[in-house]
Amino acid sequence: MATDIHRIEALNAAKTLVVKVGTRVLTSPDGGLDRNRIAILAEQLCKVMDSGRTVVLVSSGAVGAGIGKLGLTERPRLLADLQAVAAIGQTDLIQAYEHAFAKHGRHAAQVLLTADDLRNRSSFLNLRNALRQIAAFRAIPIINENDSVAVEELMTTFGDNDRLAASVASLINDAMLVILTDIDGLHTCHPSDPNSKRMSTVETINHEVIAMACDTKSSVSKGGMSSKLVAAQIATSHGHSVIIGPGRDDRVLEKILAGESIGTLFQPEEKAIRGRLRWIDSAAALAGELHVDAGAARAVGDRGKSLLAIGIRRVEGVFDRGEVVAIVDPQGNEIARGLINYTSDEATKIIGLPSGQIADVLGHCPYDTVIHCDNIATNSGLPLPR
Ligand SMILES: Nc1ncnc2c1ncn2[C@@H]1O[C@H](COP(=O)(O)OP(=O)(O)O)[C@@H](O)[C@H]1O
Ligand SMILES: N[C@@H](CCC(=O)OP(=O)(O)O)C(=O)O
Repeated sequence: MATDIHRIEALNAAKTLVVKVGTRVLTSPDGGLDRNRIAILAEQLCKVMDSGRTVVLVSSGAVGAGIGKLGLTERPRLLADLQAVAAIGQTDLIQAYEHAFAKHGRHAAQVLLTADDLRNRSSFLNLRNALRQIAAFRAIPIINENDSVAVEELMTTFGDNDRLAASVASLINDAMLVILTDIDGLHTCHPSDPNSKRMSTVETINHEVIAMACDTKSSVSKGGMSSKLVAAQIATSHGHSVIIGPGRDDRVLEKILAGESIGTLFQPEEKAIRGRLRWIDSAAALAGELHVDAGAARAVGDRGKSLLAIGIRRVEGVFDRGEVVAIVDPQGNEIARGLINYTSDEATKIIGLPSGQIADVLGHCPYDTVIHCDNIATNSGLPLPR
């Protein structure tokens, strides 16, 4: 058994495993839930908990289970149909988990979330408390999108469970994100290409790595490899290690715990975003945009400085003080997000002004900075698709 020092280090740092499992793992090719797979997965997750770690499971499969239960031949296209199918399938999904965990003396705890629940800072924190308490009761939170209300998630490419799992990981310090799918990891090109090879470790998610994902539309799952890379990008920028691994390997989590070279390990970024900035970076609702000049973009993006009014060229959106806005460079790239000290009206009036002149225009100057550097999450890697 070949073990890998990076993996051992990553595991030693991980007190919680956030495990995401995709539709392709949980459903059988002829449609419907693969209950045997769920039983094996539950046993594996219990082994992780027996190792002293906390587990949070993000499970897809509601739509897949509903398709099987209703005997449909493909994923419905109409939104209301999808919502109904997800609601019908989710009951089977959670029953299957409850049944499987009960054999190990544990309970499944159903947590259905929308992106809005994570955008709102107080519900984000409530969720963290609920997850802690579920663990204290020795139960396993099983998170899925609340598909019957989360219109956006069912419709869009990136509002999917891979990304949801990364946002959930950002609630937790010392977490590792494990994304289980139907393939043994990230390949250098589409796995059907005979020249493709599994990547064992990815140090940095750059353009070359992003280009390895070649997704085709699927009738059951939604994210594809691209969305797994986006999730990995979010989680590694928040200081978490990520493994994309084979969900149909019966011992996958045991092998990961043993530090075996299974799947693809993505190493955490050295200059990771921590604490509240993680929420600002990937979960918070975006209220507007500040377009800045090249000097301000360099100061904020490269040197970690505060944003001053003098570097702002244009304000977009209507926002209040304390909301989250994007900082956009002259090429139109979002370079950072931050909590703004001024309303959109005030920010528009002070565009291009030195801080010393703000009081002349607004009648007062509550802050020298438009966004203080402590409240800025810079996009250290590639711009994320939002
Ligand atoms: N470079 C790549 N390496 C591995 N898999 C890839 C790559 N590009 C595309 N894929 C596809 O991504 C799929 C896994 O994503 P997805 O269908 O969303 O699964 P899940 O239901 O587990 O979320 C694989 O089955 C594979 O066909
Ligand atoms: N909420 C949906 C999940 C859709 C989704 O993200 O699927 P996948 O790409 O298989 O992880 C469901 O339960 O079917």
